[in-house]
Amino acid sequence: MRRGGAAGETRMSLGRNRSAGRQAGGGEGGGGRGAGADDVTALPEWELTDMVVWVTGASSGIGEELAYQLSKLGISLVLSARRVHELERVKRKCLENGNLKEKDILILPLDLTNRSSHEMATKAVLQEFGRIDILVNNGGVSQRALCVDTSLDVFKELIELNYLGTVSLTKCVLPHMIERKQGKIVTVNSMVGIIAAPLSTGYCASKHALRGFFNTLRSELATYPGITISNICPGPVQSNIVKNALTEEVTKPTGSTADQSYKMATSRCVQLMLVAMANDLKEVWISDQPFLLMIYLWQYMPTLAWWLTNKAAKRRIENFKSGVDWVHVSPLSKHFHTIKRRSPICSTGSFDFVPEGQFAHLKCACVRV
Ligand SMILES: NC(=O)c1ccc[n+]([C@@H]2O[C@H](COP(=O)([O-])OP(=O)(O)OC[C@H]3O[C@@H](n4cnc5c(N)ncnc54)[C@H](O)[C@@H]3O)[C@@H](O)[C@H]2O)c1
Repeated sequence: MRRGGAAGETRMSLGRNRSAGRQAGGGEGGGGRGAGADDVTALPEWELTDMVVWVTGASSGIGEELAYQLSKLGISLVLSARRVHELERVKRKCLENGNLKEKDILILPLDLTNRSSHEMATKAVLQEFGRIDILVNNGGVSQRALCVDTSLDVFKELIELNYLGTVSLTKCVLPHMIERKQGKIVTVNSMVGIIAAPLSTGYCASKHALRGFFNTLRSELATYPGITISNICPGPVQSNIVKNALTEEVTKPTGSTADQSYKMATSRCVQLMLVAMANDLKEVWISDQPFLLMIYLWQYMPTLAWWLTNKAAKRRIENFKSGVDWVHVSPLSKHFHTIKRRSPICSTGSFDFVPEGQFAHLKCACVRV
């Protein structure tokens, strides 16, 4: 996070007035504040401190890193996933490296597919901390298999876990937020919640469903401007997502330890997520090129996007059958990097971050993060 300069100072004054910042974020979802660069960015260390944050899928990857970065902010943290010993490991690291005390972190084992346990889990958080300011719906599983080879149970599991599990937990937390007229519901969706990705028909469907659900929920909550909904859509990020991805059968994860060097560092993704959370951004695209460009094409030039996706899909499926997990990244991607650095692509309707280039686009307002 960079500070200093006029922009940094203006943001500091906005950030210090936390309630004003939240009101603005609630009323306009952050996006409507697009008057200029200086008044759109609130830093996580100003906006999120003192909050009670519940993170699902906190035992690995993005959720684990989120726990580490949040633990430096002085918050109360609830860590959920299925494996208690992994959560204990994450908690220990939070205590070693963060600013939290033992009493600030609650380990709450939770299986997203066990929906009948979600009400009790919500009560346990409220009993411990008295409120839930932020629910981060992060837990999820991906998929690597051709549709034609995949058992229907896999599709069912992906919907049960990624979609219904998330909806169920959100429904448990929502009445509490409505009662308080405030709260943030942050969902780690994916760029494949917007675009198509071969070998992931069930995963794509679950993430598209989540996007539709939360965009619609936001509209239902229009009378509660203090409750905000953020859809975070990352591209490829370093984590265990591919290793844990389901294949043709539910009982058969890929177990892949493939090279992840082309993916965005987990810490960078989470850093940008925190900025999105602090600013109540409705939708955030977090990705390196050329993946970010693909989201733009799907959004603004779908015919070209479909053509390119079909072309890439052939290569991707060939690679997959020969044991390579990712699509051949064209030498053109170097060119995209150059374009990105010199002239970051701008969006009018949605929010995105251009990683590496140190710019964030918040509804056309370009700010440093
Ligand atoms: N890594 C990426 O490239 C990427 C890109 C876009 C979106 N995402 C999304 O990010 C989120 C986190 O994934 P990740 O990349 O950190 O992967 P990961 O496999 O490292 O972590 C997934 C987390 O979800 C938890 N989880 C899985 N099944 C669960 C269940 N039934 N109940 C409760 N928790 C469960 C796991 O225990 C783990 O903590 C997922 O929703 C994923 O779809 C990841």
